[in-house]
Amino acid sequence: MLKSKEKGENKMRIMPSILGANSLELHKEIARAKESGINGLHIDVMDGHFVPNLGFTAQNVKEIKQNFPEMEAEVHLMVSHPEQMITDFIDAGADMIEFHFESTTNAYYLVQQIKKAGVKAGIVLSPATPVSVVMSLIEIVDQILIMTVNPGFGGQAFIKEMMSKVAEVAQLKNAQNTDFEIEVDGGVNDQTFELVKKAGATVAVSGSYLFKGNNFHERLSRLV
Ligand SMILES: O=C(CO)[C@H](O)[C@H](O)COP(=O)(O)O
Ligand SMILES: [Fe+2]
Repeated sequence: MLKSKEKGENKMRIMPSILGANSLELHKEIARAKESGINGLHIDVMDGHFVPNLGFTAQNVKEIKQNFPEMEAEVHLMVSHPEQMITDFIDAGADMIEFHFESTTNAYYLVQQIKKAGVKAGIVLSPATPVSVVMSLIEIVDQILIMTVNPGFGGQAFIKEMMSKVAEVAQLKNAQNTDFEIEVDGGVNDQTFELVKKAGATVAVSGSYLFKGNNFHERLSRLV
């Protein structure tokens, strides 16, 4: 993709992770985010194998899109063999599907398959994975997600050492004259957000920080 954005302005997009929301009141929680001007949700999918936890399902994504069609649904697949699952999430109405580089043997093909369906594709790097693995993908991905926690659970501490990876991706993006979003996920709050922004991220996922307080709007406004 050719670079379209003008340089300079670094207004970041916030994607609330509904893993941090009260699951018994998901509709209310999403409405709370929407009232604060949020237009996209981060939806974590886990299989108990790639990570030792379970998350949301394609049925959940479908129901979220039925109730909030204007909300962009960003699906973060933390599963082994993501290629076996993408059709379910495409059919459910996902707008973006991101999968872990570590979870598949053919990341390039998988990005192609997602994009062929008219859905945006993102590649995710766990903390131990170096940025160099995305070199062959940067021309075709819509987003690169640098995990700032070990995948699997919300509410973990931000790994600040990941900021050098974010900066490396931002440098690559400039040098290659390509356009993709640079996202971080895990431990983003009012203490860590500035680091993320300074490193060059364009999108930040935030779960427990935004949802665990009783004033979503006030917490959001401390970020952007
Ligand atoms: O992918 C994830 C965990 O693997 C979540 O999206 C992430 O942890 C967000 O939650 P929090 O902001 O509470 O860290
Ligand atoms: Fe996530």
